Amino acid sequence: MLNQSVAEELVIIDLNEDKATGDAMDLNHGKVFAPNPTKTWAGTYQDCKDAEIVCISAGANQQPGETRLDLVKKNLTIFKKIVSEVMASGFNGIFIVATNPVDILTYATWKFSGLPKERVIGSGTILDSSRFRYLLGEYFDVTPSNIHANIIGEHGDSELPVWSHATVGGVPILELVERHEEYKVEDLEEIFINVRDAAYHIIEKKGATYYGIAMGLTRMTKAILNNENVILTVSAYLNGEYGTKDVYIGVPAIVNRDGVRNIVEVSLNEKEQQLFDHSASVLKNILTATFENEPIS
Ligand SMILES: NC(=O)C1=CN([C@@H]2O[C@H](COP(=O)(O)OP(=O)(O)OC[C@H]3O[C@@H](n4cnc5c(N)ncnc54)[C@H](O)[C@@H]3O)[C@@H](O)[C@H]2O)C=CC1
Ligand SMILES: CC(=O)C(=O)O
Repeated sequence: MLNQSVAEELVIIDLNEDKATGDAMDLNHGKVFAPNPTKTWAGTYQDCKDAEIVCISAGANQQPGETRLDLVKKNLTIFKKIVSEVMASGFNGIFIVATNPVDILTYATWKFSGLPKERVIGSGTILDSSRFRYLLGEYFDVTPSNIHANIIGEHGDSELPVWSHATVGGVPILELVERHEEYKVEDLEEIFINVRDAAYHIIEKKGATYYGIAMGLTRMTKAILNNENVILTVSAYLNGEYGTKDVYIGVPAIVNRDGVRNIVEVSLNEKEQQLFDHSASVLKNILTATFENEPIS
C-alpha cells in the first residue's frame, strides 16, 4: 500500500499493540522512498469511524498441513469481536476480508456488520488467479498481464480453473494446446495443481504467505478508491448467479467505489459448472454447520 501510495491514511490495528506500533514505525521509515507519503499509524477501532475501507487480515493462519477450512472456529470468534468493534465506531464504508477461510469469513462479516452485500468483499481467488496467470505466463513465455485466465470457487482445495475462457493475447489456451505439439494438456493440469497447492508449498518453506496477498489486497483497494470498474476475481455474494444462492465465493466481479457493482457470469462448460457447484456446496455445508447453532444477525 505504501509503495504504491494508494491511500492518504493507513491505520494498523492489532490485538498485539506492540506489533502494530512496530509495523507502523518500520513502514514510516520507508516513507521517504514512496511516490507520495501515506500517513501511517498504529490505531484503535475508533479510527475506523471515517475510514473508506477496513481490511481484515487478523486471526490464525494455517500451520503446515492444515487446510484453510480448519481455521473456521478460531477465526469466527475473532471476527465477531472485530466486526462489532468496527461497526460500533460508526464505520460505514467497505470491508475487504482476507483472513481464512476467506469465503466463510466474508459471509460472516456481511452478516455481523449488517452492511449491504456489495460493500463486503473477500479476496477470494484474486491471488489464485494471479498465481495462475504468472505460471501460464512462464509456460507460454508471455508476460502475465497478457494472460486472461481465472480460478473461481472456494479460495481453497475445491477451487477450479476456467480453461474454457483462458486466453493468451486473445487466443484460447485450449486451441494453442491442440495446434502446437510442445504444449500439453498434462502440463496445464500440473500448472493448476501448483496454483491450488501454492499456499501449502510456501507455508512448508517459510511459514506463511504475505507478499502476493498484500499486492492483491492493494489492487482491490485501488479498484475501490479510484472507482475503476475493473474485473477482479473476488469473493462476492451470489444471489442466483452461476446457479447458486446465499454464498460468498470467488467469481469475476466488477469492482468500483460502491464495492461489487456486478457479478460477471462467464458461461462455464458442463465440467466447470459441476466443479463450481461442488465448490459452492463445500462452502454451503460449512456455513450450515457453522451457523446452525448460532444465529448470526
Ligand atoms: N486470502 C488469502 O489469500 C490469504 C489469507 N491469509 C490469511 O490471513 C490470516 C492472517 O495470516 P498471517 O498474517 O500470516 O498471520 P499473522 O499471525 O502473521 O497475523 C495475524 C495477526 O492477527 C492478530 N490478531 C489475532 N487476533 C486478533 C484480534 N482479535 N483482534 C485483532 N488482531 C488480532 C495477531 O496479533 C497477528 O498480529 C490467516 O487466516 C491466513 O490464512 C494469509 C495469506 C493469504
Ligand atoms: C494462505 C493463503 O490462503 C494463500 O496464500 O493462498
